[in-house]
Amino acid sequence: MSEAGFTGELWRSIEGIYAAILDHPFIRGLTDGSLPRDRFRHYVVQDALYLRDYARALSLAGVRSPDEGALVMFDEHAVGAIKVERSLHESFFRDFGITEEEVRRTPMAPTNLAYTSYLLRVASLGDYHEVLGAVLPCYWIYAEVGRALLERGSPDELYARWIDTYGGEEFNELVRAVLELTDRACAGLNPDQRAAATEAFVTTSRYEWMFWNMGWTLEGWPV
Ligand SMILES: Cc1ncc(C[n+]2csc(CCO)c2C)c(N)n1
Repeated sequence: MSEAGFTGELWRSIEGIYAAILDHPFIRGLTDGSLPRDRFRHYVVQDALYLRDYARALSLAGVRSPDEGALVMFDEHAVGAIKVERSLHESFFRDFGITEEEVRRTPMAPTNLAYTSYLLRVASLGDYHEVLGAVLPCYWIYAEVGRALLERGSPDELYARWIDTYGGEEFNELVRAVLELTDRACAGLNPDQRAAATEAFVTTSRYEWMFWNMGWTLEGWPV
């Protein structure tokens, strides 16, 4: 999506991770219809929990941003994460018979807790460019995966609906805005700062792979 600028450099640093995501049985199962429903259900419940913390991380990114444009954008996206994802989940929740009570009672799986704890730590204590690096894979990987899945299509109506949400042009525009902001904000960074932002970006990209793997393995707490 973006080859020049700092974000182009960031994407090149996760090419291997992105290839592993597209090749993951959870992702492959969405398009060939072989993904067992209980694994998707596990993912959807965990994602509802994830989004509540991710929205908070975006709000923190807004608070930490040096200009009003970024503040407005991240706050809008925080609200959007709650609203859009709620309605998306509401439709899947109905199909699966998941109640709000069940979501509240379900503990975050280890990977989900690690991912959201890391996001909130960086958003609270990291430098602004690290915050940008940490929140970006959530947008960007989903847009790229959504586009790739849209090309593959799905014989399963439920999975096709999920794919449409992230493969659509509306979501793409959101991602483009964040990429442009990141390129502008990171243009003057020194090598150490670039390395720190890249490390945060690679870390949450790994967590994105792990999140799908959590769904695939029905990951829970071993004791
Ligand atoms: C684990 C996980 N990672 C990314 C997304 C996608 N996503 C959630 S909120 C948001 C930005 C604002 O709407 C995006 C792109 C997800 N659902 N779950």
